Amino acid sequence: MADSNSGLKPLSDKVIMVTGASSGIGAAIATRLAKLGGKIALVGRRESELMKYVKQIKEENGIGIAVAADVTKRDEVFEMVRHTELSLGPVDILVNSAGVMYYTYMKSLHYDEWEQQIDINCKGLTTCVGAVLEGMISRKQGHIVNISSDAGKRGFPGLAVYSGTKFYVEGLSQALRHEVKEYGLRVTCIQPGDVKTNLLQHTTDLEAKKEFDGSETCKILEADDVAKAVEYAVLQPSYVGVNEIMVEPQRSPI
Ligand SMILES: NC(=O)C1=CN([C@@H]2O[C@H](COP(=O)(O)OP(=O)(O)OC[C@H]3O[C@@H](n4cnc5c(N)ncnc54)[C@H](OP(=O)(O)O)[C@@H]3O)[C@@H](O)[C@H]2O)C=CC1
Ligand SMILES: N[C@@H](C=O)C(=O)O
Repeated sequence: MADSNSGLKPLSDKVIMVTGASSGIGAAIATRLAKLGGKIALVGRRESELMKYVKQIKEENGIGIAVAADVTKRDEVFEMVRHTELSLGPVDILVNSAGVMYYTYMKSLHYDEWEQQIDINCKGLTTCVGAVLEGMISRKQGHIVNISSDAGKRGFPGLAVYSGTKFYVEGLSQALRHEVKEYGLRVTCIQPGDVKTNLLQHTTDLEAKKEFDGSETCKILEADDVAKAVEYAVLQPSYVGVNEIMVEPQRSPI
């Protein structure tokens, strides 16, 4: 980390890859960490959306590139890391924010939506971790930040498969943390409650959404509230592991 007297920003020696950066929480994390000097690779499938945030970062004199990739495709994930490392340097921090959520009753049997959540939230995240792990271990430094959910700590009715995917993220992160501690790597899980983003837009089981979605009953979080938690985790000195941060609307704790 740059010291406060050097004039450098605190993340100016860091290359940071943020998946899910074309929208919501990922976009807020990318723009916040860019202001702290991080060189950001913004990843998502919609390049035009990524470019809006790259433009914003550049207008604020930051460094950002758009890397179009689908995290469910292993070849695209490897290429996204290769391209980032050629353009910006080795990845120091990976933030896994790409994800989808569908409210649905299990009895509605929305197999395609179940599979998409598992493919993106579990398999996609795992592939992204795999793609940077070898490099981080060989350099003996790195930080993986997984955007989990409070649904990774408690099963939410109407979100059974989604909750399952986030319990997976928690389990993987906990085990990985032990495996990589001897190499100096850190693994953080951020567990947000409801945040104002596009996440809810994809739900098709409107009966389940009506019954279980409580996001209109109180003031929910802004994406930047979650980005601030990520900032806290990545700015700690290397001997400090911020393993979990749960950040929820004050009126709806789990
Ligand atoms: N909003 C909330 O209340 C909460 C959200 N979370 C978690 O935060 C994360 C971000 O969600 P949020 O910002 O709210 O939702 P958004 O819908 O705003 O953002 C989702 C992001 O994921 C990306 N994405 C989806 N599928 C893929 C894919 N196959 N490959 C690459 N990128 C993909 C999208 O990009 P593109 O479409 O361009 O590919 C988009 O950038 C998720 O993991 C979610 O589970 C956790 C707790 C609460
Ligand atoms: N707050 C969570 C579930 O309701 C989430 O959106 O991940």
